[in-house]
Amino acid sequence: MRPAKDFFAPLAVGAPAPPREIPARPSRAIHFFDPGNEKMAAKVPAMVGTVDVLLGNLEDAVKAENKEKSRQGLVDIGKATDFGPTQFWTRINSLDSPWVLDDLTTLVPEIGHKLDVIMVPKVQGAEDIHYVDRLLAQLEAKAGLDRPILVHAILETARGVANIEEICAASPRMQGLSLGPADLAADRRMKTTRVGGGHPGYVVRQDPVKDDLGVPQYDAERTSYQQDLWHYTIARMVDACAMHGIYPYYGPFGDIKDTVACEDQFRNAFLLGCVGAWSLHPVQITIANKVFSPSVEDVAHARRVIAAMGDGTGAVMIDGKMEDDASVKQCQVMVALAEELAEIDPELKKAYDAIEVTA
Ligand SMILES: CC(=O)SCCNC(=O)CCNC(=O)[C@H](O)C(C)(C)COP(=O)(O)OP(=O)(O)OC[C@H]1O[C@@H](n2cnc3c(N)ncnc32)[C@H](O)[C@@H]1OP(=O)(O)O
Ligand SMILES: CC(=O)C(=O)O
Ligand SMILES: [Mg+2]
Repeated sequence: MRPAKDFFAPLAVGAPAPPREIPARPSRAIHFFDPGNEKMAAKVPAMVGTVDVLLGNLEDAVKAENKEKSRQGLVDIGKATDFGPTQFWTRINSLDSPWVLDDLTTLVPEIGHKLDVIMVPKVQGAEDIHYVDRLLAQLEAKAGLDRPILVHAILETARGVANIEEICAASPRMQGLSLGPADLAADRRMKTTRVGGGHPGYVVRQDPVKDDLGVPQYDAERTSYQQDLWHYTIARMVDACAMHGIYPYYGPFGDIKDTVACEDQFRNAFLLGCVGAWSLHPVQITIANKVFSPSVEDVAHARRVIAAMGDGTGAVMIDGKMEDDASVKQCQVMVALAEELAEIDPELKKAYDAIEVTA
């Protein structure tokens, strides 16, 4: 563990200073594409401005024989594209793979000045972040970069989840965490074969009704409620990220056709504190942009509470509900997010600007 006085020192002579604070840049959808897939890659320039993050994926979902093609495709796209307001991220191969060293030593000199965040898969503990941190500093110094590239860890092993706090605290470059439900399910020996989302077998069932004599009727019809397999992990991520001033994300939702359940899963994550989710297919960008933007009703209510609370202390009654110092803070979170998003999303800005704050 580095002592506090050295925590923000560059890890290589000539490397840019690591950030003191991770900016809250909108990242409702982290859109994955394979830079070696010509059809997908061709769509990327037109997606700039329509999605908050474009991520060139080099890891799983890219065939072993295409790893070099995808890496070169990413370099080409990085060089040729003006990303404007859209962030440009990549997911490198895992640290134990034969490809990751070439990923880093190619990408940083070639397109390091364009890359905002490098996503590191299968992070097990602080030692993985320390390795990437030092190597990035050396490569940034060599390439003469003046801005540090941030690091995002995917939680997809039981050990990674157990070490979540030390991963978040491992480097000032840490930007956030994503849930990796497929690898995590395998590593934990969970018995779901889905990529994220719920499972019809994971339920809580209503108690049996009783007959007039008080005897439970086990065979009578009962309602069952499907539960969220990922609640525990997401909640841990949210707390760890909030504590360290970084950002939690829901990962992928593999059932592309089930846009309804995808929206539900993303909304659960939004309500719990996540700032975004992954999009694997263009249809999921629309879902994430909608879900991770506060609704006009919520923003209207939040502004009303803030206006009524004056200096933010005391208690008031609004529509029959008590509001006080704590609930006004919840409202400030909502309004701050709305303001960040309005800066990059003209449609949202129009909708939020049209809100009239009533007493
Ligand atoms: C567990 C994990 O690690 S998750 C992260 C790794 N996985 C990924 O990154 C997967 C990324 N997504 C994909 O590979 C694809 O979307 C698939 C395989 C899921 C589906 O692909 P397709 O069967 O081609 O989908 P579909 O036919 O609906 O595509 C429609 C169009 O959108 C394009 N498209 C599909 N996905 C994407 C994408 N992620 N980005 C850009 N364009 C895309 C297709 O190329 C196709 O283009 P066309 O109309 O010119 O032919
Ligand atoms: C997101 C990811 O990599 C996984 O679910 O395994
Ligand atoms: Mg994975």
